[in-house]
This record gives sequence, C-alpha cells and structure tokens, in this order.
Amino acid sequence: MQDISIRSENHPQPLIDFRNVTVARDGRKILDSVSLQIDVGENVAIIGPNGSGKSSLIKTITREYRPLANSSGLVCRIMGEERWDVFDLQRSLGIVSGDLQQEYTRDICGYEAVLSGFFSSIGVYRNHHITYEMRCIVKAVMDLLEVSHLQHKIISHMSTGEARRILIARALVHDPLALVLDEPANSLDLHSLHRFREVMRRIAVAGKSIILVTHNLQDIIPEIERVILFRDGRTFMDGPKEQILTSSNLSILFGLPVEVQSADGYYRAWC
Ligand SMILES: Nc1ncnc2c1ncn2[C@@H]1O[C@H](COP(=O)(O)OP(=O)(O)OP(=O)(O)O)[C@@H](O)[C@H]1O
Repeated sequence: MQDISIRSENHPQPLIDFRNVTVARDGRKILDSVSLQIDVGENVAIIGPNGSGKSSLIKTITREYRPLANSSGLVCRIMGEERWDVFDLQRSLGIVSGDLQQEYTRDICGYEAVLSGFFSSIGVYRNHHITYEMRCIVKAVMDLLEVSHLQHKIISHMSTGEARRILIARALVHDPLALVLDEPANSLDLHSLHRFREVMRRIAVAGKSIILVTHNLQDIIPEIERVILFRDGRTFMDGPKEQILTSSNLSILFGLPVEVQSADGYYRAWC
C-alpha cells in the first residue's frame, strides 16, 4: 500500500470547542445547547437514532449550519477560531457525506472530483492552479483507495458505492488535519469496507482526528476510543468506548433491547 503524506503539527487549541451550541430550523431546536470538546488527534464516533441531530452537528462543525447567536455562554470554535472562511475550513477538514455526494450533479469525472479536493470545490475551474505534485498525490490516493479505474468515469454514472469511494479519496488529497465522516461507509461493498477501515486506521495512527458518524458499530475502528451517544439534539452520553458501548446504554438510546458484543477491538450490535 502506498503512503499518503501526513502532517504532524502541534495544535494547542482543541479541534472542536462547542459550548451551548443551539441550532434551529423551522422554529425547532435541532441542536439543543450542545457542549463538546474534541482535541486534535482524538478520534470520536457519534451514534444515535435517525433524526437525533448527528448530521446537524457535523454541519455545524463544517459551518453549513450556524448556531443561534443569542444563546448565553455560546462558544463555537474550530481550532481556536470562531470565524472561518468556509473554504479555508473545508481545506483543513476532509469531509465525506451523502449531501456532498449529491452536489456532484454536473458531468465531473472521478479524477477531477478527487483533484477538486485541493480547492474544496465541486470540480476544477480555470482559475485553479494545478501542480505536478497535486497530480502525483491524486494518483497515489486513487491507487490507495483502488479507484484508479474510475478516473474517467462520470460521477453521476457511478454506483453509489463507487462515488462514495471517490469522495473519500477527495477528502484525503489535501492532507487534512481531521476527517469528518458522516456515514461514509454507506453503500460500500465488503471489500471496499475492509479497505476503507484500513485507510481510516492508518490515518488515525498518523495522528489525524477522525470524527465519524455511523449507524454501524463495526465502522468504529480500534483507534476510535471515544464514543458520543446523541439523542434529541443533545449529547446523551460521552466517554471511553468500552464504557459507552454497552447493551444497556444502546438499549436506552434506541428504546429497544440491543445486544452489544466486542472482539478484537471491534464492536457489533443486534436487536
Ligand atoms: N435544513 C433543515 N431544515 C429543517 N429541518 C432540518 C434541517 N436539517 C435537519 N433538520 C431536522 O433536524 C433533525 C435532525 O436531523 P439530522 O439530519 O441532523 O439527524 P441525524 O441524526 O443525522 O439522522 P439520520 O440518522 O437519519 O441521518 C431532523 O428532525 C431533521 O428533519
């Protein structure tokens, strides 16, 4: 497997510092006074029922959603900064989500989609300065994720799983400080899942943060040590994985009997 370059920098500020973050849509609180700190290099999984606010939390991290400004004690900092240019922020984070996939509506091939990760854009434009080094990185990352055969294929002609793998490659090219993954493994076949988890593990070992939203406990690689259970737009539980991922906690979270088992650093649940 080819190596992807990983920056190692010292970041005294937390990656995420949210205090009393409330987000409303249609007159309803979809995040309700969320307080959360995630340090650079920390790996976190967020689990919760449908509609509990996980994606809204991710969109607040990526600044697609803004918190209500009048909340008392509001802090909404990413890497120590309250104010971010959305493009600069997206350059510091590698983002993979179903919403992002839906933005690729015009005819963009796999190669261009991955290359566009350097510019946090949907596709590459005339004003983008593309270097030889960028092309080498795109090739290395596409090889790593085994998507080189998709380089000429138009995204809208790809299967959902193929397009998802292209987006994961796009998220990696610009060597982000953290990967923000909202159900990234949806639609991946077993081989791609295995490959993707391997890549996540390498990224985590290299000191990047991973913030992963998932419905599948098996996506929680051993390097993810902290789990947040989310319910009704709030943090319901937050702590070390082995304390949080228990049958009793998940049964309360989902409101039905859930069995959790762990083996070799991985967890699985059924009901
Ligand atoms: N832009 C929006 N306008 C109106 N309501 C919204 C908007 N974004 C989110 N919501 C509502 O906020 C709630 C939380 O949605 P969110 O997508 O964050 O949940 P989720 O936990 O990610 O769910 P899932 O597991 O189904 O992906 C839902 O009731 C959703 O309808």
